[in-house]
Amino acid sequence: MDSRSVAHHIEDSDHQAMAHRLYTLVFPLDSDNNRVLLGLKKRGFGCNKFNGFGGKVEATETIAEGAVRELVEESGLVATSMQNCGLLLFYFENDPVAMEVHVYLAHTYEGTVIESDEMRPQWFDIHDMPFSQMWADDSRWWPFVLRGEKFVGQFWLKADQATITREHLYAVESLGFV
Ligand SMILES: CNc1ncnc2c1ncn2[C@@H]1O[C@H](COP(=O)(O)OP(=O)(O)OP(=O)(O)O)[C@@H](O)[C@H]1O
Repeated sequence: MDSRSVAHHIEDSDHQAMAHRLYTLVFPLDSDNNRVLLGLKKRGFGCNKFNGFGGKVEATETIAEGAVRELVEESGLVATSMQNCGLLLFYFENDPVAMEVHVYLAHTYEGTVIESDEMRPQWFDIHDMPFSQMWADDSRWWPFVLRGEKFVGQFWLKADQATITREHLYAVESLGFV
């Protein structure tokens, strides 16, 4: 078990024992214009979906360091302030390893948005997200972001990666255990 995993803080004994692989997911916000930067994934897992920027946390870095690194690799932006806003746990049918995704909002950043091999960035109105081209869970928890609430979400998905068979989503006062 990765010592950085926070899964043991989630009260769900069935799944606490599972191995969790750590990921980050960062959403750069342009608050003045009510916009968020998403990227169209050009290859690999989640190909052709819009999402925030992120990926696997490497063994040598903290989760927050991984978030900053993936953001710059995939969008060109260097985050100068980030806020941890959510924790997502994904359990795919027939996969013994759960995905543990640490979600961040980047309120300030430097640099210029660039397209990478992996992502094509595009700004969207925060109230008009392209949910039909995003992961099925995104439309469930994005309202928490809009309300400024921190959240924990557990989603069980079929092997088709599209069908949610069970979910447990709730607001939390703090993600201080992260
Ligand atoms: C199931 N519902 C989901 N809803 C919202 N976001 C999801 C997600 N499932 C995966 N994600 C995100 O997708 C990225 C995958 O990262 P992924 O490309 O696999 O990682 P990384 O860039 O390290 O991979 P390479 O091995 O270098 O290609 C990563 O941000 C992860 O949080």
